Amino acid sequence: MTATLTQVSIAEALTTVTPDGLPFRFTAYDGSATGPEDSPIHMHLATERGLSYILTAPGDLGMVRAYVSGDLEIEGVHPGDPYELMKMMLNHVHFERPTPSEALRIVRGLGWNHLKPPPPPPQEHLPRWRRTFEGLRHSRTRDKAAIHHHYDVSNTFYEYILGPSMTYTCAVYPAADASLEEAQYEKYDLVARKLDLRAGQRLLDVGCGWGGMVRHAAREYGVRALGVTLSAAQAEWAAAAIKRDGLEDLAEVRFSDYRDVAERDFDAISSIGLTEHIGVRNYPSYFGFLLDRLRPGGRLLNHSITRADNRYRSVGAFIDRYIFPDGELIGSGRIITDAQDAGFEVRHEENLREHYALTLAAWSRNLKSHWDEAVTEVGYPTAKIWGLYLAACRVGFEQNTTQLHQILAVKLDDEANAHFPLRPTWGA
Ligand SMILES: C[S@@+](CC[C@H](N)C(=O)[O-])C[C@H]1O[C@@H](n2cnc3c(N)ncnc32)[C@H](O)[C@@H]1O
Repeated sequence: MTATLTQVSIAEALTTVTPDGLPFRFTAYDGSATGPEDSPIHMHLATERGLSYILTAPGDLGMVRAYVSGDLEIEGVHPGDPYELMKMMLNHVHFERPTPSEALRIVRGLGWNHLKPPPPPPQEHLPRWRRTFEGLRHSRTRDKAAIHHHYDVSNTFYEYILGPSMTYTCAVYPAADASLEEAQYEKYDLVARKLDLRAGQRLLDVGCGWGGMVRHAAREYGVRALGVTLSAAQAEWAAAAIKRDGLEDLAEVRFSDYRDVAERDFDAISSIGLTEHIGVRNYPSYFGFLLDRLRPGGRLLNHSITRADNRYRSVGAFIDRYIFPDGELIGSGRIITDAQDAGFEVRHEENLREHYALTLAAWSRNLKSHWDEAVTEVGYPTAKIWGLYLAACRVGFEQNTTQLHQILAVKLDDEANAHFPLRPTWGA
């Protein structure tokens, strides 16, 4: 027997993924403990199954599985807003799965004979959602099922988190202490001003969610607006909201894939939070399609989450398996390049990264304040997943892992005229 096979405690084994030591208290079912005793945050690994999740799943997925299944218990942070813990975790825990030989060393050290991955919790979408060629290709059927998974959860649950605007994208804060509603209004209005919307024009909003942009354009600008979403629940909610607001003559939300929009000659197109869903390899056909739907001189505003660099990576195992199946992110450089290569003239872009951190903080506050109703609506494990997801995304924007870019582009007319002012005046 070598020294590596000496019996170790779980707390000792944990040092593999936390070489700098833990900034919070950790205890395990074998009685071992590590981290500061006086920490307000306490994580307890209650079962052997939880440890198996952590040792066998890639990246952050093992911890998430253990947390969702209840094998990893957390005290000292609210499950609806575990931001403080996520910040510590992302700064101190190395989310790489131990190599097979390291895992074997740990397992033997723990005195186990074998290491078998336990079945994932039922909230996870494996193996159905295993990344396959079809997932990368983003076929219509596959995309519809992925969107159904994420968006048809429950409109009521989304209402708790998103608030009355039912807007599920980055808001634009006129001031850091503005309300979420004010900031979502400002976001829609900024998009409208960048697109230079005017009464009587026609707007296409691809990936329209619950119809926020469509209703804003119709109500505030007298624009005839068509929105398309792949979520039936969203389309239903949006239709009721349009009726309630008396906007039926101007606004329409259709349950449809954007690729099935047959109308042409739109004056403007907004795409707010769709690019993340369509797959990087589909950007050329996506921008080609949008260019084809605009009239000469028409504008496109593309608003999307991006990475800080342009190297392709998936959204990460946790988000892919529990939140956005098949989501893909890349840098703004790649988005601009593909828009240009499709024939758009890109006129302006801005990074609203800090605004998304503020937006996510507001959503987390909303989830926390509606916690009991949210748990009743979707169940404790799903509510916990959402708490984790919102807090982790907030840290991602704060630390510049992710950004939010608005890109404004024009379809030139035959004389290469962009119909664009010498200096735009939509406000900072
Ligand atoms: C993050 S949400 C944003 C919704 C809305 N724009 C907002 O700001 O609240 C993404 C939207 O894209 C839609 N979507 C994703 N893929 C789509 C597709 N292929 N065709 C049409 N809509 C799609 C989803 O149904 C959802 O409405």
